[in-house]
Amino acid sequence: MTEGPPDGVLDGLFPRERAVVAPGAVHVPGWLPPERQRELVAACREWGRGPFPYRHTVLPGGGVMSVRSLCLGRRWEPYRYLDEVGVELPEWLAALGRRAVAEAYGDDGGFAPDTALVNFYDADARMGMHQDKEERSGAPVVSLSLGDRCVFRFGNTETRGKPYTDVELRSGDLFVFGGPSRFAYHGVPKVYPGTADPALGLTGRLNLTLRQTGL
Ligand SMILES: O=C(O)CCC(=O)C(=O)O
Ligand SMILES: [Fe+2]
Repeated sequence: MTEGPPDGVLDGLFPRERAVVAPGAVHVPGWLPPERQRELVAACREWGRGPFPYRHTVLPGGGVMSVRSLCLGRRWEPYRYLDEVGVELPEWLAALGRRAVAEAYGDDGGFAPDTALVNFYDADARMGMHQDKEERSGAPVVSLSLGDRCVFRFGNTETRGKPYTDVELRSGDLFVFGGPSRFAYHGVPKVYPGTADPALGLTGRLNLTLRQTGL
């Protein structure tokens, strides 16, 4: 780490650059305009009021995830997809996913997501290094972030450990991982509480991942 001014002092002075973090893994900072972010936050709230609220997932070993999640489209539980839809994945969200893939790769490749996982992180929530590997399709994963900033750790396809790259994801950022990076380990080791723009009206961090299950 190089020495620098305290966090936040240089915010907005330098544009954050689009980056290919690994082959097939593309970070597009600030992809969602503020108005679109507010609409997505409102939708995430609405889904949480429905019959399938945000819940801490209980893992098969008995552990409880610190993140609270809900599914749209085909339901997921650790570690499989059920042959069941709780809340429909709205067509506008699938369309946003296609535009996201086109933004990342220049072509949407016929991306047809049939499930989305929405994760809510409070100040203490984390997500350990894991692969998204219950899907039976090589289609990419589209990740959209809202609210607080976080460290998104993007690793390799072999191990949970190094080599990995830490990327700061902020509200409105798009991250797509597919191709040779589709089954890379990734996780969220840290959220920076209170870093969301107050105008967004969200305390904490939301992340949506759109996936094509191939099931
Ligand atoms: O919150 C994030 O940025 C990542 C979420 C994730 O990896 C997942 O839902 O599988
Ligand atoms: Fe994941």
